[in-house]
Amino acid sequence: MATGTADGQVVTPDWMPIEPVAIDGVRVKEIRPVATSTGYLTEIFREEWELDAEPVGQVFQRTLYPGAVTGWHAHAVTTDRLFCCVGSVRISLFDGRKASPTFGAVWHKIIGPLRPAVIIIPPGIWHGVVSIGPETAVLLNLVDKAYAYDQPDHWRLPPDTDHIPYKLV
Ligand SMILES: Cc1cn([C@H]2C[C@H](O)[C@@H](COP(=O)(O)OP(=O)(O)O[C@H]3O[C@@H](C)C(=O)[C@@H](O)[C@H]3O)O2)c(=O)[nH]c1=O
Repeated sequence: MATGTADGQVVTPDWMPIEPVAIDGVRVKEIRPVATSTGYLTEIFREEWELDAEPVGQVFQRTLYPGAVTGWHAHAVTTDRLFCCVGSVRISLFDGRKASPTFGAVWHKIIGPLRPAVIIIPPGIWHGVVSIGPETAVLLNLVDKAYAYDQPDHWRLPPDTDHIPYKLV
């Protein structure tokens, strides 16, 4: 073709992404649901997966209406572990850690029941979530440290901030 850009390979023959996770310390566990005659069972987290060395201190759900955006978020000491139970969400990450070998990197992954995965987001990595499906998304966060009501470990930037080279909106 004289014009346009040719597609390169993006998935392996067993449908795994070619590109490695672009941000140091971020882990992704792709999970395969088990079909039964009455529905599906999808594991969400196992300590033995050794995705990180932290405990699970709390689990909460965050629902996002279709098209809703939450972010940018960052935590100083808390590890987030995100899993989408319902709907479809695009998780966007930005490595804001100046000492990181991937400082400045942006990376995205779409997850949900059709592509179950748990994404481990270490402290210092900015993250945002967009609900891209036609239904309200349900996102679980299995954090290693429980939310401190009196002094949340939570920093924010607007979804369209110029401090991050990707805009969530
Ligand atoms: C995290 C948390 C929040 N809250 C309250 C605080 C606030 O009034 C309301 C909404 O919480 P947030 O403002 O933190 O929600 P949100 O801004 O959507 O952030 C949450 O979304 C996901 C995607 C993340 O990455 C986390 O950082 C998590 O904090 O719920 C609790 O009562 N318990 C909790 O454990």
